[in-house]
Parts: sequence; C-alpha cells; structure tokens
Amino acid sequence: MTLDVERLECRLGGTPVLEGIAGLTARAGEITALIGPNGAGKSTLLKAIAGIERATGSLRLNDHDLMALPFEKRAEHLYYMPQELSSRAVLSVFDVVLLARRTRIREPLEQALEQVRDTLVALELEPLAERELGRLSGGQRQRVAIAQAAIREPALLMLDEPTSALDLHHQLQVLDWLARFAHERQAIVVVALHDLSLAARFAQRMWMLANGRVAASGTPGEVLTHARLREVYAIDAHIEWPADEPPRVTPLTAIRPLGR
Ligand SMILES: Nc1ncnc2c1ncn2[C@@H]1O[C@H](COP(=O)(O)OP(=O)(O)OP(=O)(O)O)[C@@H](O)[C@H]1O
Repeated sequence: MTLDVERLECRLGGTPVLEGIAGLTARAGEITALIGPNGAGKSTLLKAIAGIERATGSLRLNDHDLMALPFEKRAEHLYYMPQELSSRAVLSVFDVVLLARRTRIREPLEQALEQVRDTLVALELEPLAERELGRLSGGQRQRVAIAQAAIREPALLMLDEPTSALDLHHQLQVLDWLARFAHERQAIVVVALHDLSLAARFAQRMWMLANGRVAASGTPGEVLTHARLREVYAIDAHIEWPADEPPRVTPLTAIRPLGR
C-alpha cells in the first residue's frame, strides 16, 4: 500500500505554487514527514492530494488513480486535517468525535461508541469528553481534531501541522500514538511538521519541499544534511547522530533572508 506522487503541478490565483513534484512515495504503516520552510507548498500539496485544490499530474493511492476520482470519491479513501480549525460547534468533544465516526453508516452504534471512548483515552482527551468544543484551549482543540481525523480510519491520513499548538508532552504523545495508529491500521500517515528533530524521530520517510519543488526525499538521515539545511532553510544547524537513533537537529543561526 503506497501513495505515489508524480509530475504534480498546482497553480493558485494564476501563480504556479507546485511545480514538477515527483518521486514522492509514502508507505502504509509508516509516518511520512512533510517538511520545508513557510510558503514552500506543504499545505498546497496536501490539499492537492485531497482534491481541495485543483492540480495536474499523477496521484496513485494503492490501486486507485486519485486524479480520476472526484472530491467526494477521494474522501472515501483519505482525510485531510487542515492547519486552521473551527471551534464554533456547541457540541461536546465526545459528540464531535462520534459524528466523525458515524460516516461509517453500517457500523453498530455500540461499536462506534467503544471506538470513540478508546480514541479519547488514547489521546488523553477523556477528561474533556463532555466539554463543549468552543470551550477548549488551542492545544486541546487540536488534539480533538486529530481524534476526529483518525477515528475515520482512512487509508491515507494527512495532518497539517498537528502539533503546532501542543505542549512538549502532547507533541511526543500524539506523534507516538500516530506512529502506532499507522502501524496497527496499516494506514499511510503524512504529517506536515516544522520541528525537524520531532519529524526525524517519528517519521520513517521525509518529503522536503522548497519553493514549490521537491528539495529532497528519503529517510531522515538522507534528507537532513548541513548543506540542505543551509540551502533550503537558510540556517546553520548542529546535527547530532546518536548511535542507532534518528538525527537530532538544533537550529543555530539564520544565515540569510529566506525569500518567502
Ligand atoms: N490562494 C492563493 N493564491 C496565490 N498564492 C497562494 C494562495 N494560497 C497560498 N499561496 C502561496 O502558495 C505558496 C505555498 O503556500 P502553502 O500554504 O502551501 O505553504 P506551506 O509550506 O504550507 O507554508 P507554512 O509553513 O507557512 O504553512 C505560498 O507562497 C503562498 O503565498
């Protein structure tokens, strides 16, 4: 089970935003980290895969040609969690997660309720189960959105900066849970992240974008090099290579304007 992206192009408001995106593969059971500076095209790429932005090229998810599927049909196979989350619902945390699960219309209610309870426990959201969505903090809202996304159990789960509002505990806890989710459900999980050490720790594969193009893809060790961090992020960084562990990146200095 893989997602394969080839020759992807996307224009927004007449401007080319993604150009010649090719050679990107994400595998079932793994986390793929989508990295790159502000404006590199990460959200646009995820939205193009989801069918929210129009694009040309080739997108294959397992045996499906996603480009041939209209938005609603793609949605049967994938889910995209955006960066900006709405918090206006007056429903409780439990109810919004249950509603997300009820897209499976043939599932008995008792089974759905059990799945919701398990997911809330796993994401440490149980104490908030009866709280209205509009009365949550930013990080709590983000964790509920992750629960709403994952409980659909899509073949392809795409999360746009899911840890941007989370404290250190919940950054680790959520990514650890997503790694187990990917493995147990054999889901393809693609996560846009800014923290390179966190990305390297939990992702088996990385897609690095810069200026709407692929700057690199491969394992964290292959992608995260001094030269590439200078070129793509315009930073000097200290990269540690602990034995048998993924690289750790400490950003040191911004060396020039980034341009975007
Ligand atoms: N509607 C639009 N019309 C024209 N250009 C757009 C539009 N939306 C986004 N862009 C541009 O497309 C580029 C890619 O934006 P995108 O949101 O995909 O970047 P990103 O890598 O997700 O950035 P960030 O890390 O800041 O979230 C940016 O230069 C942005 O200004």
